[in-house]
This record gives sequence, structure tokens and C-alpha cells, in this order.
Amino acid sequence: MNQKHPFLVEVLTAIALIAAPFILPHFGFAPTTINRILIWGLFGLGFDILFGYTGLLSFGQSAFFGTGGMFAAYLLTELDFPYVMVAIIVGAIVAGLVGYLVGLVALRRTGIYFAMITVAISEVFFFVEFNPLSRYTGGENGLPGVPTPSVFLGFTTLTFHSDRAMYAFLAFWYFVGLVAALRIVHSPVGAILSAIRDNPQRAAALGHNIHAYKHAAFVAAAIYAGFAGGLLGVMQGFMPPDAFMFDTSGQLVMQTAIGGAGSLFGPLIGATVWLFLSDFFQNTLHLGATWKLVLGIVFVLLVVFLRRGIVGGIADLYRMAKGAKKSAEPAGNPAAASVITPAATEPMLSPARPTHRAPGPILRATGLSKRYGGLMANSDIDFTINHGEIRGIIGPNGAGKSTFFKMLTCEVPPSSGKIMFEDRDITGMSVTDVCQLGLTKSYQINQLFDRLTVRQNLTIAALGEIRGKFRLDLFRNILKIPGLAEQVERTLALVNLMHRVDTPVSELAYGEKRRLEIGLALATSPSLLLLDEPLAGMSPSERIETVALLKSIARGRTMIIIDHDIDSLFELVETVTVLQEGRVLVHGTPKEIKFNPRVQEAYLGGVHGEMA
Ligand SMILES: Nc1ncnc2c1ncn2[C@@H]1O[C@H](COP(=O)(O)OP(=O)(O)OP(=O)(O)O)[C@@H](O)[C@H]1O
Repeated sequence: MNQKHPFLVEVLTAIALIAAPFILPHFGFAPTTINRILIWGLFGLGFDILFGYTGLLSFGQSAFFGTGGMFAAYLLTELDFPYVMVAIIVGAIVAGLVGYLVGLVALRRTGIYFAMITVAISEVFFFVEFNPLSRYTGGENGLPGVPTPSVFLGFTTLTFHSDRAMYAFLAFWYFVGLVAALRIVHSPVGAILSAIRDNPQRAAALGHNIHAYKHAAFVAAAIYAGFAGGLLGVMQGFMPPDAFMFDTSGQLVMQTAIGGAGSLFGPLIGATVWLFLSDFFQNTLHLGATWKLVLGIVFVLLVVFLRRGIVGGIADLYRMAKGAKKSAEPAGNPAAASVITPAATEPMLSPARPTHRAPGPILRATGLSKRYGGLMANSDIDFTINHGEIRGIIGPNGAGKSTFFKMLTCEVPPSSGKIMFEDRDITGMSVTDVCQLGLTKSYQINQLFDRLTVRQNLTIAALGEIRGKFRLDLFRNILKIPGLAEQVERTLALVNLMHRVDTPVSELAYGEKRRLEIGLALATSPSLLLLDEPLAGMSPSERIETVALLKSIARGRTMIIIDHDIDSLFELVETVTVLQEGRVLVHGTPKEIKFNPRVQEAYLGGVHGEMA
């Protein structure tokens, strides 16, 4: 999710595409190999959106490649449909529709189970193509006689019979496909797909309908596959049945692994290496049947030594060179940057969702219980918090505090009881819907998007509020969304991470990660914010800094805070609810709670004993 506009990338790609047919033959590339690289590169653009950007490893892309290709070829050969490009586009749409239906089933599972379903889908499509549908697909013979396209320009007609002319045709469509893919990955949808790849649970908790976005990526990949399949038939004058084979899906995955996932160019580079080596081993070295073995060994070596593929390796080298240059420059004053700026404590900077400030409860839970097997984590909890109130929740380890929060934010359904938020029954709603209503939390254990920068993390959170839980604005420039940059900047200032804005999360210090964790929740502009142990694991100096931040955040908000650091918590909150063994033990002001003998006893019996 590079925030820069992709125009420069597009210009450089156009130049490279024009130069390639003049340069690559000098390295031993046959003209048809160069054309095939473009088809695999185009096929891979969709796959990279699905795998590299969304994190969904599919072995079923051959199903859509074959479907799109066969549909277009059938129209052109059996039905004598006269318009080649229209047939290819119709084939791609059919592949997209099939992708939509397959996605309904495959996306019900994640991880290895999703991958296994796609393997099965690939095999099913191969079987269907060879057996029940062989009348239409030609079975093992495929469909011969696919015509080449021609374009009537008014004064002349362009045809694409020669390899060079076919290259121009394919390069044009690769470029169109790349421009579309670049737009998608630079759109808000692309940003959310990257968030889903890194941490789907948190993306959902920030108000995004991750299932719908994954489905959209799946359909987009199927359309790319179908379009590339159609071009394959046209390029070869023949639609081969092996387009449907599992090998096709496997080769796509391997080429993407070689080239590098998540850059859009990885599959093209991977195809270049793969197709060159397979031609070289077979035609130049005449390795016979062993060429696959040698190619396999080369694949293993490339993936072992270039974990992020060729494009990832080049990017790492570039970053290292940039880092070396930076470290040679005189350093700034990092300490100064970590001091809380006046802006960070300025109440006007607080992002806040418009909410009616009527006195009275914003949230009311009644009879809330949660049973885990034989264990009652929460029992019959009645709890009310008013608009503008800052509430603390304390209790010994295992008292049921986090479970209570999880029920309020609808991460887990209660076993019994009811939750009313802003006069609305939210019991049993999804965590996404509840976040959209303005109720969210920061987590006890950081739930960040590790491969994204601080700014990108906060952008994901702000997008949930600005765009709603699902919107298919695939070609909208994320930089042009009104109010987004301002909301991110406000939150950055609030959690004091202005100086780390372009730093990847994986490079942040622990205290900074904790502040970003709070920032993610804040950037959704919640009307009720829950903070689950915001001070957990912090050093004393980080605690002082974070308590100051929390004080500034607290102004004008409604918040519930869980923490074990009772002294810090009591500085922040107006009222405190004490939980013990899943029940409400007592409720009162910090002063009342501090000297309450029942609370003293609960803590002396607990692990921490902070109250003692
Ligand atoms: N998913 C789960 N499955 C089974 N038991 C669970 C689950 N989550 C929590 N528990 C149990 O429920 C009880 C309450 O846990 P919870 O995490 O809510 O307590 P807590 O007060 O937040 O504790 P801590 O202060 O240590 O974070 C504990 O006994 C815990 O082991």
C-alpha cells in the first residue's frame, strides 16, 4: 500500500514493454516465449491481488483461466462469433461470475483449508472440462482454430498475425491490466486488502466487512485469469485443455514465489525466469526429461535465498542502500521527537464521532454471562455507563475483565444477557457492525498491521468510519478521500507518533506500538472507547507518557479502561467497577474503592496484590 501515485510506475512499465522485444531476444528469448510471459504476467496480476495483497493462497486459478479461455474460444470457433475482443471480455466476465460462485464456498474457510478447497476446485473443473463438457471444450483435444484479432481503424485494418504484432497486442492488454491493478491496490479497497492479509481479525474489528472484500479480491483474480486465458487461445490459435490443469495453478504460484508476491510485478518477473529457464534447459541444454528436476532445484534455491522473491530482494537492497546513506547523514534528535508535543495534548485535536450528548446511559448491559465449558467467565453482570463518563474496571487476574470487554464489543457472544448501546440492542451483532455504530476497543495484546507503516495502520482504522463497512470504490485514489488525511494526522498527533509516521510497525518500540494500538481504536472516532490494559508491559517512563496521553484523550469522551496499574488508572477515571470471579464485586469512586475492605481482600487473595 504505497501511498504515492502510480503514474511514474506506469510510465516506466510502458517504456520497458516497448523496449523488451528489442532487448530480450539478445538474451536468448524466443518471440513466442516473450508473448507467453505477458500472458502469465497478466494472469499473475489478479493472483497477486489475491495472494500478495490479500493473503489468500489459491491453487484454483486454473479453473478461471480455463473457463475464460474456453468460453471465448467456444464463442469464436463453434459459434463463429466475429468479435475477438468482445469474446475475450465475455470469457473474463464468465470467469468472474464463476469466481463469485466458487468464492461463496471457498471463502468460508481460511488458511490451509481455503488452499485445500481451491486445489479441489481446480481438480473438479479439470474433470468437468474433460468429461461432461467435452462436447463444448473439445476434451483432450482442446479447441483449435481460434482466430487472431483485427482492429478496423477506418482507413486500415490492424492484424496481429506475426509474433511481433501479437506482442504489441498482448503488451497493450498487459499494460491495461497493470494500470487497473495499480489503481486497485492504491484504492481504499487495496489498503483494506493489505490489512486483511496482515491481521484479518483487527481489520474486521475496525469496521470492515472482510468477507466481502476477500470475495471482491477473489472475483477480481478470476476476471484477470479468465482474460489471460482468452488471450492464450488467441495467441496460440488454439485453446489447450491443459489451461485447466492443476499444473497451471501450481506454475502460477511458483512463478509468483520466484518473482515476489505483493508488488504486482513479481509474477511477470517470475514468469520471465521460469519460461526462460524451461526453454533453456529443454532447447539449449537438451536436458530431456530431467529439465523439470533441474528447474525444481533452481526454484528451491531461489525461494530459499530470496525469501521475498526477486522483486522483494531488489526492494531490500534498495532499502539497505537508502538506510546506509541515511545513517551517514548527521542524525536528528530522536529524544526530542519522543517528548509529548503540546499538539498531542490539545483537546481540539480529538477525532470524535458526532454523538448526542444527552445525559444518561450510552451503554447498558443486563444479566450478562459468559460460559466457557464448565467455567463461568462472567456471571449475571449488570453494568451501565453514562455519556461522558470515564470508568475504570479492575479485578485480579482471571476475574473476567477481558471477557466482559469482548462481549461488549461483540467479539464473543454472551451466553445470556442483553447489551444496549445508544438505545439499540447490539446483543449478537458482529464486531464490525458494532464498530460502525461507534463502539470499539484497543486490545490487551497489540493487534496491529505489522507490515504496514504507522500512517497506513491509522488509515485503515479511519477508512472504516469514513467509508462504512463495505464499498467497492476500486479505482478511487485513496489520497483524494475527503477528511481521511486530516483524521489520520489528528490521531497521529494525539498518540504522539508524528515522528514515526512512515515507519513500519515491525520497527516500532514497544511503547510506540501500545500507543498505536490505542490510536487504531481512536481513529475510528468511537463514541464509546474501551481500552484493555493500555499500560500493560510498559516501562515506568512509558507509563508516565501514556497516562498523559490518556488524560488528553479522555477529555470530552466516554471511555472504559481496564488496567492493573491501579495508581495510574485512578488518576484517570471518575468511577470504578471491581470484578471478581466473573461478578461485579463493588462499584464506586476511586477513593471509595481504594479503602473498600472487600476489594482489599479480593486483591490480597489475587496474584498481583496491588491494592495491598
Ligand atoms: N476463550 C476462552 N476459552 C476458555 N476459557 C477462557 C477463554 N477466555 C477466557 N477464559 C477464562 O475465563 C476467565 C476470565 O478470563 P479473562 O481473560 O476475561 O480475565 P481477566 O480478568 O481479563 O484476566 P487478566 O487480568 O489476566 O487479563 C479465565 O479463567 C480464563 O482462563
